[in-house]
Amino acid sequence: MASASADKAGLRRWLGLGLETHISLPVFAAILLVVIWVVTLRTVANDREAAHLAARASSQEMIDTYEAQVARNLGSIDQTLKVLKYSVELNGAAGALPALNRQGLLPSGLVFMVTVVDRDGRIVASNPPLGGASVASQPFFRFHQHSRADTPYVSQTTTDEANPDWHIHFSRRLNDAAGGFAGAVVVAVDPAYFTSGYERSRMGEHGALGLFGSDGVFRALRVGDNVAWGGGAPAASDDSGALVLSKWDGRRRYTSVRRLHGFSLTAIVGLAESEQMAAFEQQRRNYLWLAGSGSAALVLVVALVCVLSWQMTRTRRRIRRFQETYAAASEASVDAFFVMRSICDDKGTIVDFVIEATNTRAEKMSGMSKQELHGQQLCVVMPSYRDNGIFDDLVKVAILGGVHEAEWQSNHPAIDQRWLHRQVVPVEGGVVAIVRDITERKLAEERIRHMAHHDELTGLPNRSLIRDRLDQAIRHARRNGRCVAVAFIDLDGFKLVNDGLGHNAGDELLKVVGARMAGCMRRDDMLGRFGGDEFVIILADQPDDPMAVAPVLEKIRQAVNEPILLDSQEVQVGCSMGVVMYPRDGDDPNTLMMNADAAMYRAKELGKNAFQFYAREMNASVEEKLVLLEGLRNALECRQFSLLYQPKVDLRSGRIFGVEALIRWQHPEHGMVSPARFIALAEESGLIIPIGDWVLQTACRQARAWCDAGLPRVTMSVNVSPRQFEEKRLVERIAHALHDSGLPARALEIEVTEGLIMRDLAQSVGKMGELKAMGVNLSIDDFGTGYSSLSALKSFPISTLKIDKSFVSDLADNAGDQAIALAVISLGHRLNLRVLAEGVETEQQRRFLLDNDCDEMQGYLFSRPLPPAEVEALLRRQAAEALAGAC
Ligand SMILES: Nc1nc2c(ncn2[C@@H]2O[C@H](COP(=O)(O)O[C@H]3[C@@H](O)[C@H](n4cnc5c(=O)[nH]c(N)nc54)O[C@@H]3COP(=O)(O)O)[C@@H](O)[C@H]2O)c(=O)[nH]1
Repeated sequence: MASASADKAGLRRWLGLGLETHISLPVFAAILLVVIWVVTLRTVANDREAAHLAARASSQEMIDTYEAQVARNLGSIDQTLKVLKYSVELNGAAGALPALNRQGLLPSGLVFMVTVVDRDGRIVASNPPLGGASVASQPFFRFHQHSRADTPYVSQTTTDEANPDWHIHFSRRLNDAAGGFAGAVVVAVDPAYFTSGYERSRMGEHGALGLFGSDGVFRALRVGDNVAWGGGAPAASDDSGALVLSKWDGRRRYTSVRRLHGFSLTAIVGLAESEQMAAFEQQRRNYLWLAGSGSAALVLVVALVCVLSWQMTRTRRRIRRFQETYAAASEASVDAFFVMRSICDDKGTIVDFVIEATNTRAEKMSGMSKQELHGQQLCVVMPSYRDNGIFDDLVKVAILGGVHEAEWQSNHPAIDQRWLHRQVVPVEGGVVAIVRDITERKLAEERIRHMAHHDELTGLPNRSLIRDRLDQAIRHARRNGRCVAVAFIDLDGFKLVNDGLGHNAGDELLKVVGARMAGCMRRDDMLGRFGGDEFVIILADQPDDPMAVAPVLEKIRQAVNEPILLDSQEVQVGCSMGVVMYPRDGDDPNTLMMNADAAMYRAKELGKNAFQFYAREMNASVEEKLVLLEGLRNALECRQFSLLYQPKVDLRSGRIFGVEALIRWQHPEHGMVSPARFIALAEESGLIIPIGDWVLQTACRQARAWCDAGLPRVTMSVNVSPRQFEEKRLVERIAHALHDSGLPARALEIEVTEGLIMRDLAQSVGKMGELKAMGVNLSIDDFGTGYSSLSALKSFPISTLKIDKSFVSDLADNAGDQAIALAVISLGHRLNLRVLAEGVETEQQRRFLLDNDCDEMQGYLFSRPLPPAEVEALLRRQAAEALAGAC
């Protein structure tokens, strides 16, 4: 099947090629040329044959005429010889001529020279008179002397003593009475006498006419005006007029010969081929010239037509290829093509466009097949184009030219609501519209725009959109004399969840909280996520009364406070809100946001989970933070840090077994600054690394100093913050501090918070393992505030759990805290860990802890954090007491 269709296609291709003018015309021209030349050559051949035959006929005719003429002449000569012979026989040699003269029978001496010769060869009489010359040596004389034949003798053309002019001897023998030789009668004739019949008009310049003897020697031969003799006769043997080469001049002649009766002479007529065929040759040249010039003209015309046709074919092919390429490209294109011709009214105004060509994409876009579309009027198929400006745009392009581009959202049923892009270009008599579906791009742009202005996690407006909206709200409020409330919200306890349960839980919490806050607001209000656990609320179009926004803020606070179930764990967060009002707290977005931030910090300071309206003096705390940070940078260098040591006591024996190193900062202007204020700042700025190093080294040196002073050995506990713990060289730094101070590793304890470990459990456990391997003790600080699972806890290489002081402070009255403390104690013991309660301030707390088997305690009840000297005193006293007890 495939090969059959391929054959058909091949045949079609060849037929197509055959029909191409530049191929068929040369073929036709070649045939025509062959015909022309066959006819021409045939005609020439025919004409040649005719001319040839005519020449031969002419030659034959002329030989007839010449023969008759010569026969007459020879007859006349022979008659003269006979008369003369008779007269000699009658009157004797001397009287013969006068007797003939008297009778008027003597021929004129001008034509014939008549001579009588005796047996000795002497001329005895002649006319004109010649004297007694001897002709005995002449061939005719010898012929007659020896031959008795009574036939005339014809000599060759000759001259002799008696007659110096060239002549031919015609002679007859004279016999005596006894029949012996008695001499001869001779008639000498000018050879030209026999060629006078030469007709120039018929024989031309090179015709030949003459006589030759049986010896083959010419007696007379006239060619043109020249008469000659001697030389060999041609080989012609009949009177057929055959074409024979004349030996004397090498010309070919139509030659006829005829033997003459009674004489051993042959008449010859030759018509020169060159002359006889001249007319034919001229005609042949004419024919050939006509055929040649006709052929050349034909070839030229055909060549021209072929070149033109070839160029047209090439152009057509190019156009076809272009059309095919265009069609293929347009078919493969993602764009729809509509080729449209303008329809004009009587005045030339474009009233519509008729669709002339489309591609497959156009079918999909219009919901109509190509056949249905072709020939349709645009505004009939798409009536809405008249009203939505598209028709006007097409008309503009068709009239004014140029390229028009635009995007629009379709309402055509086949592609309803899809975004389209059109490019309209003018073409001869109409326009081409290239239409592309850009819905995906539009959606992507929308997504990108949304992503650029929205928080990826919660989908809420982001920082930049918040600022824009705030700007808008301010401008609107400025125009309408209204106010704008802005609340800066920071979640309380978020860090704990994020650190404890991991980032995924933190993300989930942010989403839930975001959704809850959004649920408390009206449509015109705006909630955005500013970053981390910070949110911003913009309440536009407010009266000049801050308290008007209080209900919605309270509603938000309560919604946020609701417990949240994360990964089967229930958590609870609060929110601290700083609220500002435009224009009273600032008249631009920056000022408003900064002041809201300050108010939020004040809310935090005042116990968190509340909202706080901005007051001018709040900005001081922000400034103070900056001042603190500046001071912190110099604090190490300026030796403004010191360490206090808070004793850790065995609950049962009351003995000090360790101390916790707690940093203090003596600020030159602000006095003693609590680590609760600057540790977070040091964390944020990265200064915690050098500060932490200093703490480690100082604490290790102090512990070693106490050892060296002979005091009872105590474990030195050092707090390590998250950033410190995550720093790559932590283990190396601790090893370095131990090595520098000479403190044994077992005398050092590192306190890490539960949240810190949970940030990256695997890495934390690995690092703790390394420290444990060095011999360093590890304890978990603030236990109970984080979210360690029991299985995770099991993998920690720790020795102590520290119950956070927030559970200890209300231990006496709060059953929940009691339950937590008891659970931690029980858990610790089950894991073979010691349990230390921190923040023990009252005897009641101590008693509860002791009664419930807690191992160790730390708190103001026993001692506040102390300078080294006071710890030393305590240790000495304890040693002394121990000694006294022992004694
Ligand atoms: N990374 C480091 N963190 C440090 C370092 N030094 C201190 N800190 C951390 O700063 C926070 C505040 O510390 P501080 O103001 O020193 O408070 C400690 C004690 O003074 C306080 N405490 C002790 N007993 C009581 C008490 O009975 N009642 C009460 N209200 N407070 C008490 O508790 C703080 C010790 O807590 P903890 O570390 O959890 O044991 C604090 O978080 C320090 O950890 C440092 O060098 N590096």
